[in-house]
Amino acid sequence: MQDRIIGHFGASIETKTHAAEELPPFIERAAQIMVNALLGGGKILTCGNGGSAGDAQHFSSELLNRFERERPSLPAIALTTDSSTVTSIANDYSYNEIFSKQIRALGNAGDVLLAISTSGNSANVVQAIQAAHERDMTVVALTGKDGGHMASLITRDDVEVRVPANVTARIQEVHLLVIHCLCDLIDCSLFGEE
Ligand SMILES: O=C(CO)[C@@H](O)[C@H](O)[C@H](O)[C@H](O)COP(=O)(O)O
Ligand SMILES: [Zn+2]
Repeated sequence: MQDRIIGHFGASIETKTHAAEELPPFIERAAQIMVNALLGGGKILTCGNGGSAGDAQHFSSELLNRFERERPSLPAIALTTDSSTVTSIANDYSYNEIFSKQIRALGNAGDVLLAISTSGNSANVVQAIQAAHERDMTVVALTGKDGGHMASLITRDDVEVRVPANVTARIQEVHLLVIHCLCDLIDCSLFGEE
């Protein structure tokens, strides 16, 4: 069993090493998009399924509350958390619309959608990106594998941060690191380097 544990650690380290070689320019661009939106009075909406729902909430709470330093609250909404809304949309319409319907109500031009999917193929996240574009929002997509359907929806104003890996758990582990990089870059850009 300890060999399995050491194997997981080794695979995670290897994925992160590979990601560190490829992802910095994309993460920098994602942070710039978010900083521009926040400076312009916009907010960040987040979504994803399963572990990625947790990641979406992790990021929004770090904006709303704090990351590593004292600073004013920043505007973000996780679209995964209102169980009455999510269950009623899934029940009355379809699970694929649980995020897109909220975006049509809450999203404004200048806001950002943080869309998280390891496969890039979750239909509700794909529809969220389509709804965000209809609302003139910019999209930051965290993906993996081959980017899936989400990759084909990314415009030149958007950015896709695609983890170079095929195992869902490894991709999620890098997504969390990317989220913490984004929090750090946002804090440094808005409130100065520490
Ligand atoms: O956390 C895990 C697996 O590590 C799962 O809960 C996983 O997030 C779920 O199977 C998701 O539905 C996968 O969706 P996606 O990443 O392909 O969009
Ligand atoms: Zn997981």
